[in-house]
Amino acid sequence: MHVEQQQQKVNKAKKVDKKQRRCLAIIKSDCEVIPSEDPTTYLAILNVGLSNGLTEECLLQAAAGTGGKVTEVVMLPGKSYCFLVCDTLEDAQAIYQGMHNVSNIGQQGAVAYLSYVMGLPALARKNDWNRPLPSGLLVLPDFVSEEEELMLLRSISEDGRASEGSLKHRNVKHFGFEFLYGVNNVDPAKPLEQSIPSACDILWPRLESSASKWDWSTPDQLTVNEYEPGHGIPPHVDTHSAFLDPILSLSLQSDVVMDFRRGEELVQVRLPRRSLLIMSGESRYDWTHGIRPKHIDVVPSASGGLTTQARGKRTSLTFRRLRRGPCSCSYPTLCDTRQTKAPEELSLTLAAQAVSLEQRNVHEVYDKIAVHFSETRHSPWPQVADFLNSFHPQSVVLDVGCGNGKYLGCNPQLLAIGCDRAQGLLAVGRQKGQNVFRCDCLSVPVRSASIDGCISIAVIHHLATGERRLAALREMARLLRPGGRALVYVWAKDQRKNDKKSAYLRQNKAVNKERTTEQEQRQKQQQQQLEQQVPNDTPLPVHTNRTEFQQQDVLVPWKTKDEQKTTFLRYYHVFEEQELENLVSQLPEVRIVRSYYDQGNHCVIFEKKDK
Ligand SMILES: O=C(O)CCC(=O)C(=O)O
Ligand SMILES: [Fe+2]
Repeated sequence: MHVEQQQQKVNKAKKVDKKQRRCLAIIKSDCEVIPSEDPTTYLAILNVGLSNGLTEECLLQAAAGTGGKVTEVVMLPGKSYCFLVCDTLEDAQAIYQGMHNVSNIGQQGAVAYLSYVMGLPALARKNDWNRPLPSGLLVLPDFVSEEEELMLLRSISEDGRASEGSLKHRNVKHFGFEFLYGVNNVDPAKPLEQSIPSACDILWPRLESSASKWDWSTPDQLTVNEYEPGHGIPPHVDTHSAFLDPILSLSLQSDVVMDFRRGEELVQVRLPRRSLLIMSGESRYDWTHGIRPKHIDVVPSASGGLTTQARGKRTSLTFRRLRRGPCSCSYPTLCDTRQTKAPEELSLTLAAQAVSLEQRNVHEVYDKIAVHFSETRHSPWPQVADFLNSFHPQSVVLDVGCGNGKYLGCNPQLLAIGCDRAQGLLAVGRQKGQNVFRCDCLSVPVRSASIDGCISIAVIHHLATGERRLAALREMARLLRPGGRALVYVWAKDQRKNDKKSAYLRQNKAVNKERTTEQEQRQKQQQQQLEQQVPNDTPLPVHTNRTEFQQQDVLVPWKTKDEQKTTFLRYYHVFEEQELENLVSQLPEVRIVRSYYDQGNHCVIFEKKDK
């Protein structure tokens, strides 16, 4: 018995060592930090950090419990580890002994592992929060009291005009005039019955003093946005010609971080609950503003470092005054009136952004996950197989975006060739002796009108603009001989049809009875952790796998099966009903033969017309 217990203890210690080593490996791959066997005054706290919702307060509390004193806390955005600095070795040792494999300060009681390190990593010194605010931007804290907050919320809940359609699942209401999101403008000739509630009148006298700088007049338009945690608003500028300067936004119910961007510049601004944001001048005209769709914000901590802050439901009241004429600002870049950029130039910028998004969140991901991904892609979909079987023997059929080539052997009577961008996936097909080559689906090195058939299964939903998706279809049409047919599959936003869930949704274990709230909690945390990994310049939401899509442009997680269990984020544009048909019908050289819905995909078969 005694020996058994001893053995158990040894096994446990080995396990802890292994976990510690694995965490250290993650840190080392991120930054130059050297672990030390001997005590130092620098401690790495492994397994918990900003990415899993650790707050500075919680960390300091745990450290204080050990009797060791902390002089500096260093947390890094998006990381699952952090650092403590102590004055003396004794302090560091007390914290090590008291916290290593003891403290469960992570979310859901994740245990912290500690390691002495030789110093702080260089990137710990970078603090993005020291940047100056865009010129003309003002945040007035405590602009309304808690009682006034309640009173304002009540006054707006009663009336107002709800925005038509789903606005990225954020609730939006208008008073005075409706802001039409389709055209990004208001119709001054169509005032709403409901003007701004009189409860808001308490705000204006308070502005008088600070407002003397502007040619200020009382707002006549109010937009109310309701955000649940995880919701956001894409970067945008409030249409210059629609509204005067300044624009006001009152934050109620929850703090949030708003991103201001101009070109490559990014300034994050904290909007505390009950504060008023004033955007004027440069900040109103020359910077975009937006809120990233996340559950947790990383914000400056009391000690000057960083900490996390969970979002609650937030309601914002954006007050504006209609301009009723062209804009005369001196900031042409984002000005709809004095747009100096030619439309082609604008679409070039968009295309360049699309290319880098696809590079990072499609190509690089597929190259990394190729082997595992390929293992999950073996059985051909029956309707795709039927399409391939509908060709005469010896027909030449090209699979554009063939992946591991699972369709190439489907009908052995065909001359089937495949192409893809991902080297790793092509290698799998090549090993099976398939005819595959590497190329981009927008530029396929095959003679025009030379092939009988074409398939593109789950490919063009990875292209990041409508123009690029259309270009991919046009390229397929070019390859087809007159009378040749193509089949295209794209992922549908709607994952159920006639009340039937797609296979993708059916794999959701949440509907299984045995799923515990603990598991749900874990899933939620993983989601929040992933949100922290999304780079600053990609304001896209992270989709929760096996659930309905909330919006069309999303990052979909892919978890590898190896020991590290890395999660990659793949970019998808999921298609609305008829969207694929609408694209295809823009190609005069083809006609749609059939369109259908198959297991969560929108599908179209088109045929090249005879000349
Ligand atoms: O939620 C906010 O504070 C900003 C809303 C906003 O930018 C808008 O509606 O144009
Ligand atoms: Fe706005």
